Amino acid sequence: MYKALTIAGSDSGGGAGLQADLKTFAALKVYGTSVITSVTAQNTRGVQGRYDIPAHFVAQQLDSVLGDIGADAVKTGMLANAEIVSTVATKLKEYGINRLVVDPVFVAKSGHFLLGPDAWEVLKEELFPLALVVTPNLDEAEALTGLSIQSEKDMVEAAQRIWDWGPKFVVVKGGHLAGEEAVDILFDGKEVLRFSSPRLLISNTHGTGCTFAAAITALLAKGWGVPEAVGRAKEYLRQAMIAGRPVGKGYGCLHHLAPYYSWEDD
Ligand SMILES: Nc1ncnc2c1ncn2[C@@H]1O[C@H](COP(=O)(O)OP(=O)(O)OP(=O)(O)O)[C@@H](O)[C@H]1O
Ligand SMILES: Cc1ncc(COP(=O)(O)O)c(N)n1
Repeated sequence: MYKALTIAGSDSGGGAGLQADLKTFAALKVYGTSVITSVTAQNTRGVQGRYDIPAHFVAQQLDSVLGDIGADAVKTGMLANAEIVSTVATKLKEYGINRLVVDPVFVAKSGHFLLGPDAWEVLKEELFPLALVVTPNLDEAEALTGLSIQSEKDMVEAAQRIWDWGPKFVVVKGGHLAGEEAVDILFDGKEVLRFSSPRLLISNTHGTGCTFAAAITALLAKGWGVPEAVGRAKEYLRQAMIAGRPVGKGYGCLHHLAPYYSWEDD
């Protein structure tokens, strides 16, 4: 059985964070494990509070999972603070993890900081060089590079700059760019690939970023190459968005049990 590990924050509302990741792993038939970095009191309207897990206990969880079960691929999401980023990087290096997807989660859709700016440098310097794929959205790509991103051309430039910090592939997600298509840019140091799907006019979008990166991770765990994993993850997400539900009073949630993904059978 293929195995994937998520290192992320808990979203009590169940739409984003490690809950989204584990639902995605299960839907794609990958055995999921989790290391919790922070517990958020969160719902579809926003983040009401958080309790960060001490870095030494994040390390202990990593030892428990990687020392016994192992992982064919690993994803990081909300890492909460610089000390946790550094601890995670040290442990992933120690266990020789090479299929690593880093989703640089900085701010929740509601505007709440999930990783303070003081930790961004540590993320770039210690975690990006270990990553197979980094998946910033437009805001994160702007914060990382200092560029203002208004077009696909700007997305390509941001991807090239982020690639210089060491990941093998960069996906800049264009979900927040206006237009009839939702376009993502993949850069591997040489080639630029463009992934596009029709923009869905729906508001059940809580956790799209987490789900996209988790689907890439699950597909990498199953042995797909990065461009194939990105294309298939985008299709998985599109179907989960279409099947989404108006849970709660804010941004509704994706639905991971749609009957459409039978093409992903083992
Ligand atoms: N309205 C939409 N219709 C179709 N696909 C979308 C839409 N919005 C985003 N996507 C796709 O969803 C994925 C996540 O993109 P997005 O840029 O929204 O990431 P994010 O900002 O990290 O997620 P979140 O919005 O959950 O914070 C990308 O593949 C993007 O193209
Ligand atoms: C614990 C946790 N991790 C990640 C996100 C980002 O998800 P979104 O950008 O959809 O709010 C979140 N809201 N909560």
